[in-house]
Amino acid sequence: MTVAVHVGPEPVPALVEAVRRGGGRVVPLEEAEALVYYGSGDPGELRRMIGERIRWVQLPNAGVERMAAAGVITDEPVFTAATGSYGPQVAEHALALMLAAARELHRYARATTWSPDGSALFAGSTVAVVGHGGIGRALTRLLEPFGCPVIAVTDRGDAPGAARILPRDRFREALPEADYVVVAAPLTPRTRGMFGAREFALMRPGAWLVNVARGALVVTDDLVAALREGRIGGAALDVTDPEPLPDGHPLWTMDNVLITPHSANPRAAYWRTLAERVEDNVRRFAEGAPLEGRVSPSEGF
Ligand SMILES: NC(=O)C1=CN([C@@H]2O[C@H](COP(=O)(O)OP(=O)(O)OC[C@H]3O[C@@H](n4cnc5c(N)ncnc54)[C@H](O)[C@@H]3O)[C@@H](O)[C@H]2O)C=CC1
Ligand SMILES: O=C(O)C(=O)CO
Repeated sequence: MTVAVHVGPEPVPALVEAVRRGGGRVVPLEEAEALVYYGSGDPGELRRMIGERIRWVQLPNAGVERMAAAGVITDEPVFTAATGSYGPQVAEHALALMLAAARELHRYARATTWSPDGSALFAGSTVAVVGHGGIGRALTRLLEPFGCPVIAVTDRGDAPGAARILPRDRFREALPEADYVVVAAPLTPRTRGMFGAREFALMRPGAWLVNVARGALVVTDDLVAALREGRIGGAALDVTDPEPLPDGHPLWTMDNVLITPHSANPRAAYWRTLAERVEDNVRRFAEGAPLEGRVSPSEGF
């Protein structure tokens, strides 16, 4: 079967090509049975594009909290996200942030004079990975050569390479044991604010929080307080709440904070991996095979 797919509202050439490589036919929206959405991210814009013929919608991001909160995600049509596909590049970024933190690069990068050495080895550090999907699994693989015991927080019951597995509702047990706590879970009503004053109090005094998922999993004011009071060692944030982090925000000037501007998924890698996901899913849809990255309307990821 040839699938009739619309790519829009922006007809991104890389995605049009991916649909064709997957064996699909690129058609105007009125003729489409599948929609590869790439647009403003406004839920209203997407909702207006979903006519009666559409049976499947592919979203471009891994995190779909905005569409989920607006009630756009359904089982019919089925929705898929890019979940899992950006794992390798985001995991590489999380590793870079942890190495930078251990080796004090955040401090040396700002130094204007020869400063005393305070850096430590990263190898052998205990890393708690909260959310063991695409990013978490890729990170666990990257950590293997560093001999880092990984505590994986996941309900899946398996986490290849992890030294220990904890189910989601017991994630706090990982906090006193970890030198680094990596946030790699989706933003849902259940995970919003899951890292606040109570969780920072459980972390080791020298431990770092590394957030590569979504800013709102962390209560920013509580994080600022924990950093100010030296309750945790530091924070490395690729994502923030609010985002973009406004100029003048206290996090910008804390010397135990490392901020990157949601850059864990570099553009070239983003387009390549998204195109691979689109191609694969177009092929699967045509074959009637299960689609990758299916979003659950009730779970919101
Ligand atoms: N910084 C960036 O550029 C990027 C950020 N992201 C964010 O990272 C999130 C994760 O991405 P992927 O690993 O690709 O998604 P994924 O869906 O492959 O993995 C997420 C995992 O977290 C688990 N999970 C859900 N609720 C949880 C909870 N309460 N506690 C612990 N685990 C929980 C899920 O079961 C799943 O296994 C995305 O939702 C997105 O918001 C994703 C890609 C790029
Ligand atoms: O896909 C996502 O959710 C991102 O944050 C950007 O790649």
